[in-house]
Amino acid sequence: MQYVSTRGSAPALGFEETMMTGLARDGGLYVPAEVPTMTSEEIASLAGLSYEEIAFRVIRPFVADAFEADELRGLIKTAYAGFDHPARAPLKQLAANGFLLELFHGPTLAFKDFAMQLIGQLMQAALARSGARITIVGATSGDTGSAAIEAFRGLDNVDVFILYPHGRVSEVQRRQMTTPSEDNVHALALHGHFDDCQARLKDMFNDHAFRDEVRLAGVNSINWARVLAQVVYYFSAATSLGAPHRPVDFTVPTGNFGDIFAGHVARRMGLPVGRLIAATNQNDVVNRALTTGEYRTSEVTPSISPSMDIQVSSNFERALFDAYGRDGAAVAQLMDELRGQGGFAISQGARESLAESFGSGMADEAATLARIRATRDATGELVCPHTAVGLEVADAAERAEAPMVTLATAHPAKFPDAVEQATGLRPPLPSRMADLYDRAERVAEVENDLAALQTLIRDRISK
Ligand SMILES: Cc1ncc(COP(=O)(O)O)c(C=O)c1O
Ligand SMILES: N[C@@H](CCOP(=O)(O)O)C(=O)O
Repeated sequence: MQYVSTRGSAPALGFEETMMTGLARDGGLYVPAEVPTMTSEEIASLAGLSYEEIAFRVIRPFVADAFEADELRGLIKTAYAGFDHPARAPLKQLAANGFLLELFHGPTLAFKDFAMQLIGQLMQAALARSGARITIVGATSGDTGSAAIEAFRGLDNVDVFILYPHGRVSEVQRRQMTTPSEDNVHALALHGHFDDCQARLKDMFNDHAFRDEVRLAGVNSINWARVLAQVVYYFSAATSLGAPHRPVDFTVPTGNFGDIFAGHVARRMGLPVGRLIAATNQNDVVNRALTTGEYRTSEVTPSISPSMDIQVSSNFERALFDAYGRDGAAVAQLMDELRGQGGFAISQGARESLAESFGSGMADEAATLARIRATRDATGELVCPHTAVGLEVADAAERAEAPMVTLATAHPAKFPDAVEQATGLRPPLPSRMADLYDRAERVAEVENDLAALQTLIRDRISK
C-alpha cells in the first residue's frame, strides 16, 4: 500500500516510512493512495470477535507491506493488554437508540490510548529492525501528550518531547505529563495555546535540516498510523449494533478532526456509517466551516472541554483532500491561505461533498454543563465535558431509525472540576492513579519560539 501527501508534492511512501515520517515533506498529511474495502460478508463476520481480532482484520490491509500477519497479531495483543476493560471499547446504552462508546479504559483514560499504545508497539518493532534512534515531538491540548508519554516512557532509543499550552490543560492532564520520572520524557509548558504548540511542531517538521538531524518523529494525528488505529472502534461498535445489516450514526467530540476522520475512513472501507457528526465546543471553527463553507480561525477561548480548544484543526486537511477530488495543489493553496490570511473559502463542489460526509453541531459551556447534569440525572452516568458536548449535539440530531453512538472520549476523572461544577460529584481516579497528586512534577516552561525550542531539544538529546 502506498501513501500520498494531501499537498501532492511529497514522495509516495509505504506504511512503515509513512508512520516513521509523520508529516509529509511538503507540509501535507499522508493518506492511503487507495482505501481498501471490506465486503458485507467480511464486515458481518466481525460481529462477536475480540477487539484485537477486529483490529487485526481492519488494520492488516493498510500495513501488509511492513508487518507479517503473526507479528501484527502479537503487537496488537500487547498494545491492548493493559486496558482495564475486557471489551476494550465497550458500548453502553443510555437511551432507546442512544449509545456511548467508552474509549477511556486505556492507561491514560482517553481515546488516544487506542492509537498510541498500538503505534508504540509498531514503532518499537520498526526501530528494532533498523537500529535507529528517534526524537518524538508531540503537541497536545492535554490527552495526546500523556498517552504518548505512557507509550514511549523509559525506552532508550526514543526521546519524547511534549508541548502543552501552559495553564490550559486540566490538573490531572498536566500531572500525567509532568510526573513520569524517566529521563527520556520531556514535558514542556509553552506560553501560548494549543494551536501555537501544533504550529511549532509543524515548523520543526518543515525545517528539513533539523528534522533529519534529530530524526524527528510525530505521534499526533498528523501521523496516519494514529488515524488508522482509531478506525477500528467504528467497526467494533457498528457491528455489535447490527452493521452491515443496518446503518449506525456516530457523533464525535471534535477538535483536530482526527477521530471523526477515522469514521470517514471506516465508511470508505464499506462500513455503513450513517451520519457522522462533528460536535465542537465554543471553539467551533469546524462547525462553522461545515455549515457556512468558510473556514476562518478566531481567538481560542479556554473552555471546560480544553482538549477541543483548537482553531487550526489539522485533519480537516485530509477531509478537504477528499472533498477536492484528491487535488493536492488545491489543498496546498487553501493551506497557504490559512497560514497567510487566517482562513479560506471552500468551493461549492467541495462543500457539497463535505456535507455528504459530515454533519456538525456546537455546544456552548452552559449546554455542556447542563448535559453533564442531565446525563447523570437520567442515567446515573458521569461523563467528561468533551463527551457531554457530543451527547448534546447528538441529542439535537437524533432520529429513530439508526442507532446513534456518541464517542465517550475521556474518563470524567480527568476533568473533575467541570464534572463537580455540573453535578456536585467529584469522580475519583482509578486506584492505580490514586497517588497522582502526590507525585513530584518535572516540567520546563518554554516560550513560543521555534529556535529556542530547537536548541532545547538538541541540548537534551545530546546528553
Ligand atoms: C477528550 C478528547 N475529546 C475529543 C478530542 C477531539 O478529538 P480530535 O482532535 O481527534 O478531533 C480530543 C483531542 O483530540 C480529546 O482529547
Ligand atoms: N486534543 C488533542 C490535540 C492533539 O490531537 P491529535 O489527535 O492530533 O494528537 C490532545 O488532547 O492533545
